[in-house]
Amino acid sequence: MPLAIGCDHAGFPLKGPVIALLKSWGHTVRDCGTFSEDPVDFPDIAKKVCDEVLAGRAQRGILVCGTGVGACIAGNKVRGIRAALCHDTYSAHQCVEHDDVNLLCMGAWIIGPKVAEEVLSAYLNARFSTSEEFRRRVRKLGEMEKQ
Ligand SMILES: O=C(CO)[C@H](O)[C@H](O)[C@H](O)COP(=O)(O)O
Repeated sequence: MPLAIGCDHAGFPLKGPVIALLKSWGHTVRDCGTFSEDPVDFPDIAKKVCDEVLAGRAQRGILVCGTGVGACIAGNKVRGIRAALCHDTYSAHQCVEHDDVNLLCMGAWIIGPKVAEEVLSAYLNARFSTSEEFRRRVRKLGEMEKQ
């Protein structure tokens, strides 16, 4: 699956191991930065990752900051992006199955590479449900974005 990933300085230590893992699983990965632990503002990186998803160059995005909270807030400001903060596997697959989440956010201060691996596996192997109730709710989310 084509993926886009980004992080701020706080998320940087987790991004490298995650990219290596994603590539080992056969995914193609667009790295939207940042590329060091020099401070950057997470909304700037979030915008780059969201742009990749919205342009169709990535099917899904992954964003890592300190807690994942700022990344998730930023992602959900972007029309067409449905971001979820997930540090557990149940949320990571359920958010795709029910809510068609296209941006997974994680916090490098909260989880390490081994938990991130399980969360990412759950997220990437999940597919949006074909049930009308979930499709209807996601359509309503899109309508809310236009108001
Ligand atoms: O984790 C976060 C809170 O949502 C942010 O995304 C940043 O990673 C965090 O605020 C960075 O803090 P710092 O003191 O600038 O390292």
